[in-house]
Amino acid sequence: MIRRTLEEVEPRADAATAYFYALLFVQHPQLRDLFPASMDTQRDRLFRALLTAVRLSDEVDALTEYLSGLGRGHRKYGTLPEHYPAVGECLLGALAQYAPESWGPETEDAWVRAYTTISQAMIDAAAEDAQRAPAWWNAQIVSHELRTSQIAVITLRPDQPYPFLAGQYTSIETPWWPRVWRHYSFASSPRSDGLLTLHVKAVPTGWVSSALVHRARPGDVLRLGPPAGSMTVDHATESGLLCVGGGTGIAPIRALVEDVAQHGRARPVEVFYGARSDHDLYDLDTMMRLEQQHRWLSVRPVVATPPGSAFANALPGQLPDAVRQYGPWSAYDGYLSGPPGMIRSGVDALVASGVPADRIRHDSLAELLLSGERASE
Ligand SMILES: NC(=O)C1=CN([C@@H]2O[C@H](COP(=O)(O)OP(=O)(O)OC[C@H]3O[C@@H](n4cnc5c(N)ncnc54)[C@H](O)[C@@H]3O)[C@@H](O)[C@H]2O)C=CC1
Repeated sequence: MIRRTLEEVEPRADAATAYFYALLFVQHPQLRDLFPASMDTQRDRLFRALLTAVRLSDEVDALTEYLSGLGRGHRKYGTLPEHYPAVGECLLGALAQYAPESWGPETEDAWVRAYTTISQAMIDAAAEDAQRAPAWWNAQIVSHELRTSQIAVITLRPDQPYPFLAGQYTSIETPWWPRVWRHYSFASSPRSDGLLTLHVKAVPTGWVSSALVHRARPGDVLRLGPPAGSMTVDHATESGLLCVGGGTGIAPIRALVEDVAQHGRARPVEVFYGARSDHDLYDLDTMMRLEQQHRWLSVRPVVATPPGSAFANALPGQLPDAVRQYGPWSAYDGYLSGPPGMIRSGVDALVASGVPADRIRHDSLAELLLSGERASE
């Protein structure tokens, strides 16, 4: 019944979510302050979250993990348990309006039960998380380095220890765009001085990324949400790591390389680092330095734009083709980070080169599409 309702709503999901938020803000105006001034991305997030929960409904562990992450992630918005019934009531109101064919007393009952279960899982996870972690961290910018006219490497000092794993990402709110949160991957593994580094590319429509690149300065304070993401190194296996990083997607790959180095057990790590032009290979020097330090590491730049690259060893073309050319990769685990199109064709290239699909890790495509500000929207 739940699936049938969502299928009916899907073609008009934009209108249904707009209607939902209108109901919510008219009936509970005090909740408006929890949301950003512009609701565009927000609208999309709600429907995608519902679809994800429904898609995972037969996999209890994955569903619980997803909802727990969502509940923990909502703490930074100031969400409280008493907000959930108001949201549920307006959600049901919007579904009834936009799924008239499938709506009826039984469907309504199914939605009440599903929503109660979903919200309870989120409330429980948030309460548990509140025992050990703040709702958000304040982090001061301690250095801001422009690597190209559009890419900045930003180092932050959080006000409290920030536990995370190499390969994970965080969410960031800037003082210039209140309540607009965007995701950025950490560009280094956890450090003994507690500092955190991000690579940010400004894109024309990306408010947060543009502010971070062009406006932010040392001394400014950002807010960080909790760490998230499962693109982390599996230290239980001996397999090599095949890492594919496109553009600023190289950031978490660098963190993975540092993680392998710190873990002390040499495993082959093969990095393909792709960019549109030489100029965009803004972190190549660091990657090459790491390659010189570690005999188990190999770094291959891949440059899309002809004519030939100034780097003698750069491969021409797109990342997935370069990776395929050097296969087979059946003894490797795959790690992909970059634009959504690269991840999609990268997964195909890795599978075709012998990497089992269940040994390929990347961030959720839905999340990457929603928080496309990590570089391009
Ligand atoms: N954890 C992650 O997955 C992270 C992802 N990102 C994402 O990475 C992207 C970086 O953007 P830019 O620096 O502008 O990269 P870009 O658009 O310049 O792409 C870099 C390289 O990726 C490959 N590529 C791009 N699109 C492709 C496609 N459709 N098919 C095959 N290969 C393709 C090409 O080799 C290209 O040179 C953003 O979308 C950002 O959100 C950034 C940081 C972390």
